[in-house]
Amino acid sequence: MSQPPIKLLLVDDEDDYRHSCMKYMERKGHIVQGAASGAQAMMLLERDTFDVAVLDIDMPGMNGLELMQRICEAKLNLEVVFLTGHGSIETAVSAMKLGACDYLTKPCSLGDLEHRCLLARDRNHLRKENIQLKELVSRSTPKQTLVGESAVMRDVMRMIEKVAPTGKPVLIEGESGTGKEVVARSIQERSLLADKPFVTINCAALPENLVESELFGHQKGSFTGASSEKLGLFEIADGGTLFIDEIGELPLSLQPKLLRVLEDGSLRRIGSHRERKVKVRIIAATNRDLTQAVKEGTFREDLFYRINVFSLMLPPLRQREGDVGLLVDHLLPQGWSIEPDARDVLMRYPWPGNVRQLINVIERATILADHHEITLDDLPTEIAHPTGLHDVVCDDQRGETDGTGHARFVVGSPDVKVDDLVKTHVLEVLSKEKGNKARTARKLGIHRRKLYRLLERYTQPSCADETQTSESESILN
Ligand SMILES: Nc1ncnc2c1ncn2[C@@H]1O[C@H](COP(=O)(O)OP(=O)(O)OP(=O)(O)O)[C@@H](O)[C@H]1O
Repeated sequence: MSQPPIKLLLVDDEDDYRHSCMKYMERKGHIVQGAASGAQAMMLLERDTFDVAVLDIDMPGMNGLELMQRICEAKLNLEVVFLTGHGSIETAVSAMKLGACDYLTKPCSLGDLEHRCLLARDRNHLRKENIQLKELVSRSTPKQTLVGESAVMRDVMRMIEKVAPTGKPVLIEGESGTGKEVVARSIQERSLLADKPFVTINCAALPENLVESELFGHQKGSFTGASSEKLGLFEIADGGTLFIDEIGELPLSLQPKLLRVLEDGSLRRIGSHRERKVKVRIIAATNRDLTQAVKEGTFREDLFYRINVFSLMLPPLRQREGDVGLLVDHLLPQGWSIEPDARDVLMRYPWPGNVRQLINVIERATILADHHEITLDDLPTEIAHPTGLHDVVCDDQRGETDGTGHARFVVGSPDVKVDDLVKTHVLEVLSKEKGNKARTARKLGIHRRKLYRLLERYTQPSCADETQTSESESILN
C-alpha cells in the first residue's frame, strides 16, 4: 500500500459485519478498532485518535446520530462516514447536516467502503493541515533583515551560514533584545527546511501550566478548560523548525518531556496514551547563563547537552562597532533624516536594552519630531544628555538640594528612589520646555491631565510618599 494507512474506528452492533469489515481493512494495511455500541465507541475515542469513524445509524442504545452529536460536541478532529439501511435516506441527510462527510447504504462492497474511507481520510488530513496553517499564519511575523557589519556580527553571520544547513540543534545566547529571534529565522531561511514551518514559543511569556499544552498539545477534557483537542507546537512544526525562546525558563517538570522529543522525536499529548512521532529541528535561545542554571539545579544537564550541540553567542549592541549607525538608517522610515548631533548621541549610548531599545527610541522620536527630522530634543533625556549627574530643580524637603533649589544625585546609586527620578525627570523636562505643560506632557509621553496631577503633588511638600510612588509607578508601567 503506497498511501499511509487509515486510522479507522468501525462502530456497528452487528458482530459478523463488523468483524468482516475489520478483517478486510486490516488486510489492506489500515489500523482498525471496532466498537459494538455508541458507548464503547466513545470510550475508544477518548483514549485514542482516529482519521475516520464509520458509524452504523441503527444501533440499540445510543444510535449513530446520537453518537455523531457527541463527536461534534467533543470537537474531535475526525471524519464520519455513515452506514444506513435501505429506505433511511432521510436519516442519512440528517447525518450529513450534522457534519458527516459521506454515507453508504448497506449492504455495500468492502472495496467501496475502503474507497470512501480513503477519501474521508484525505479530507481529514486537509482539515488538520488547514488548522496547522492557520496557526502558522497567526504566529508568523514579517521577514526581518539581520543588520550589522561589525566584526563581531560578521562572525555571527559566518556561523549562521555554517550551521544552517546541518539541521543540528542550535543554542543562541545573548542579552534581551540582541536579536536572537532574528538570528533563529536567518538560520531557518538558510537551512534545508526553509520552506517548512517555523514555529516559535517563548517559555517566559506563558504561565507554567500552559507551556506543556502549548508544546505538546492536549486531548479534550484532559484538564479543566481543555474543551477541545489541541495540536501542540511540536506537531504544528513537524517537518520544520521550532524556536524555543527563553528556554532557561522551561519548568523543570517539563524538561524530561522535551529531552525525549529531542532524543527520538516521540511525544504524548496531555491526557493521551498515544505516542506520536515528530521530526523537528530545535533552535533554542536564552539570556540566562544555562551552565549556571545547571549548577543551581534549575536546568537539567542532559537537556543542556542536547540543545547545546552548537552554541552561538550574540554580542550586545554596545560591542558592535558601527552597527548603531546602520541600524538607525535601517529603522528610519522612508523620507526621514536625523540631525548629526542626535545621531552622535545614539552612537555613543550603551544601549542596555539592545536593538529593541533602539527601535523604541526611534519610534518615539518619529512621533515627537517635526518635519520628518529627528533632533536631540526628540530623544529621551538620558540619551540626549547622558551625564549620569542630574542638575535639577526640586524642593528642599529631603535635604537633597545644595540650597539653591538644585539637587545633585548619581543615577544608579542605591540611595536614589524611583519616585525621585520620576519627579526629577518631570521637573527637568518642564523647565526645558519653559513651563509649557502641553509640550512637557508630549515629551514625557503622558496625558496632560496626568502631568497636572503629578505637578500638583510634586509642588506640595506635604504629600504622602505612598501616593507619589504609586503615581510614579503608573508612569513607569
Ligand atoms: N541585527 C538586527 N537587525 C535588524 N533588526 C534587529 C536586529 N537585532 C534585533 N533586531 C530587532 O530587534 C527586536 C528584538 O529582537 P529579538 O526579538 O530577535 O531579540 P531577542 O534577543 O530574541 O530578545 P528577547 O531575549 O527579549 O526575546 C526585533 O524587532 C528585531 O527585529
